[in-house]
Amino acid sequence: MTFLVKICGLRDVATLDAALAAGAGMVGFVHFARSPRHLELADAARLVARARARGQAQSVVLAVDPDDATVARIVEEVKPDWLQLHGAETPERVAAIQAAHDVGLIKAIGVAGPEDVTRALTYDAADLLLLDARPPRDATRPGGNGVAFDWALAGDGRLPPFLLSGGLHPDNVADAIAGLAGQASLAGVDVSSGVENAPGVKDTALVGAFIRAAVGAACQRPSMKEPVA
Ligand SMILES: O=C(O)c1ccccc1N[C@@H]1O[C@H](COP(=O)(O)O)[C@@H](O)[C@H]1O
Repeated sequence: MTFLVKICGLRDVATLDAALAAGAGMVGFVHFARSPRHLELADAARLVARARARGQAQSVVLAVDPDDATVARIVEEVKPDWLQLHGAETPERVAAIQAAHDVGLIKAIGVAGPEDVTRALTYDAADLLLLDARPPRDATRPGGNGVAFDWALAGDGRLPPFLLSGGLHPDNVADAIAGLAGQASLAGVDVSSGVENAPGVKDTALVGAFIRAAVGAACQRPSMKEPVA
């Protein structure tokens, strides 16, 4: 089993190349107009193609409650390995997208309490879950807020494979991974704000530090024979 380190919200070639050079196993591109990381689909397509040409990282396009036409454009024009659904998509909506398209589906779940973890269990059609903090009341977007949740909630042994996300950064990611040492379903970690020096502006030194810290902690996991970022 590999351990995934996902760097999300990349917006240009320089930061994509830096994330790949540092060993990212997943690279994410945001298509959500209210985000400082927003990319038009043509720009996302160029970056997805560049990542694929390197052959090392899986690519993810993040969308929030996309309609059918937007999902189709993402799948057919951008061609990512994964579509991350980061809105209020229901289990039925995720199942419908799964039935209609040949793309891996990540469903993001905002977590504030154990009831949210129980809700996550209803998303059978998702190939991978992503646990993020529930956004603060005054937030203008459902994720990418740099806010953490109580990681112990992710220790619920019923969870299928998931990425841990929300408020991670180079100085806390090792603790987050170590705290879930007994959780075999932890498939990797995901970061956006924690490797930026301003909203939407990635800091390549922080990207490298995050990946090193995550891979180092993943190496200590009992289930890891061959950790890969
Ligand atoms: O990054 C955004 O702007 C964004 C917008 C809408 C939904 C999700 C978004 N980001 C994702 O949220 C998680 C956690 O991010 P952070 O590390 O706490 O900033 C991650 O998957 C981001 O890509």
